[in-house]
Amino acid sequence: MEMIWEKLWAGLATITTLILALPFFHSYLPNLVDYHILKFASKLFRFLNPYVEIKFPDDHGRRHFKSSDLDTVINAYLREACFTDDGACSQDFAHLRATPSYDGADVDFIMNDGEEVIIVHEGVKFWWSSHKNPPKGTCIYKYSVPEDSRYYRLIYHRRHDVFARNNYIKHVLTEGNAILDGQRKLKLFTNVRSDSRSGHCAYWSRVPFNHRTTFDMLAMDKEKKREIKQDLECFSQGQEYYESVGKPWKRGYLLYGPPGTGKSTMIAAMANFLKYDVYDLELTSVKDNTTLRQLLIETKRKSIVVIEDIDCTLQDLCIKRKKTGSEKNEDEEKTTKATIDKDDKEESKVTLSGLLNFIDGVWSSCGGERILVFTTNHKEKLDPALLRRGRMDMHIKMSYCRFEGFQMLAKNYLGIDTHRSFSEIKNLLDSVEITAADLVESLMPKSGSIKQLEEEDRNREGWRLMPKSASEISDHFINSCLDNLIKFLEEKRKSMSEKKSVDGASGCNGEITDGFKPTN
Ligand SMILES: Nc1ncnc2c1ncn2[C@@H]1O[C@H](COP(=O)(O)OP(=O)(O)OP(=O)(O)O)[C@@H](O)[C@H]1O
Ligand SMILES: [Mg+2]
Repeated sequence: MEMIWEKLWAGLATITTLILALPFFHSYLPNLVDYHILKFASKLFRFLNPYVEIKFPDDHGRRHFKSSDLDTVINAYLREACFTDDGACSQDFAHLRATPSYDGADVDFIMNDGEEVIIVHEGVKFWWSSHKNPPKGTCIYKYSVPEDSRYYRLIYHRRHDVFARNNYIKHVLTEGNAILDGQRKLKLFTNVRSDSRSGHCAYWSRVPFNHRTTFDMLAMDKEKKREIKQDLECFSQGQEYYESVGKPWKRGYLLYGPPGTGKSTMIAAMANFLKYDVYDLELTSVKDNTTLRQLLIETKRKSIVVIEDIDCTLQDLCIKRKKTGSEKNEDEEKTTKATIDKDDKEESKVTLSGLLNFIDGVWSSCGGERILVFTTNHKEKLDPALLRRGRMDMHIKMSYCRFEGFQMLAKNYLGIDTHRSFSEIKNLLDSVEITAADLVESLMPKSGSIKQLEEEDRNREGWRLMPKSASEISDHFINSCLDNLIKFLEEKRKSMSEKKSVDGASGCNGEITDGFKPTN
């Protein structure tokens, strides 16, 4: 209220002065009226109105440049400043407006159009108000503004101008972003192809990201895991460093290794560790390089952009060479899927140079704080240009599971740290190549294994067909499960020695090479 009166008086004083002075100047000095008087009047108005006004427009109307949701950030800041945790309002609003919460799962309340709040920060008063743009027709905009678009208006006294610009506005953005990060529920985005017939542009469709895998659940060498986590942590804290050296704030990881060794699982662990959204980019559905760029621009900060099975997506990404017989068999499933996809749809015209631009062209720097992950079963097939330093900064080899990996899986799936069968399993794992995916299959309760044990276990108190967690699994089931696993591993060893194709397997998995060192 106080603010409105101050402004009203200032406005009235200006108008009165102008009304009194104008006829005088008009009669005696007509040539000056057009220019100098108006210039003087505007200076006078500024003198009499000592307040500065800044508008923060609503970004939702802009289709393609969504990287800075300024209004969302301000919204979060004002909500925190004006509303308590239980939704009570600390300011005397007559009208509130309901908006979808950041994750879309709830409703947030914010002041309605025309309402005003006063926030005192470090002793300085700031007036915030929310406004709706006038409907089309009453105002001419250079660019079209959607009819329901809004803006926030900030007013403060001119004498605090330097403080407001250098300090307060930064504070609002930092606070708002921190609030949004705290509320963040992860999302999984996938690209929907453009349709030239219906005129739809390519876009990202999103669902909640519910993959619960963490690094603790991931079966791989502990030291390698620690290195990867540290690398991710360094990256996420590196904003100032990246800015200071003039590099875009992004990092590329290549995950490679046989099917079922945990490449996709590792991506989920990375997302949960950093609390980043995942953008799963299906390259075969991207029409051309322009669409690829458009999709990149629409990704937000704090995200992991994933291209799975990169060797099976676009032809010119791979070094052209003859495939060996075994490679042909291994790839059969994935290649068939890619071919079916292609038959179904218009073929993608994305090229290697388009993809390289996507990774480190000028557009790649927009938004910042972005991780790019490629997965492949055959690293050696990829064009070296894709793998070079600065594009794929860290190469992580996922390979067959060793005893250390098995122990992590046993803890996660059976809730045990040790067991009398462990030494036998350790010996077997030293001589067979088995993926974590195979081990997981053997450790999970399945209808067959449950049936075997049903009779004995059914009498146990609190027995359920499917346990709620690993800690509920009975000793009986654990023993039987590990016995079956031993049999499975023995058979595997026998068939491997028959084929005489035991290659030297390396470590549990997770051999890291950081792009500079020679890789195998
Ligand atoms: N290292 C691992 N740690 C824990 N679980 C794993 C690991 N690797 C695989 N799994 C289990 O196996 C399943 C399949 O693994 P995942 O999809 O990550 O393999 P992938 O390497 O991506 O295979 P592909 O090359 O076929 O895409 C996962 O759902 C997970 O349960
Ligand atoms: Mg995978």
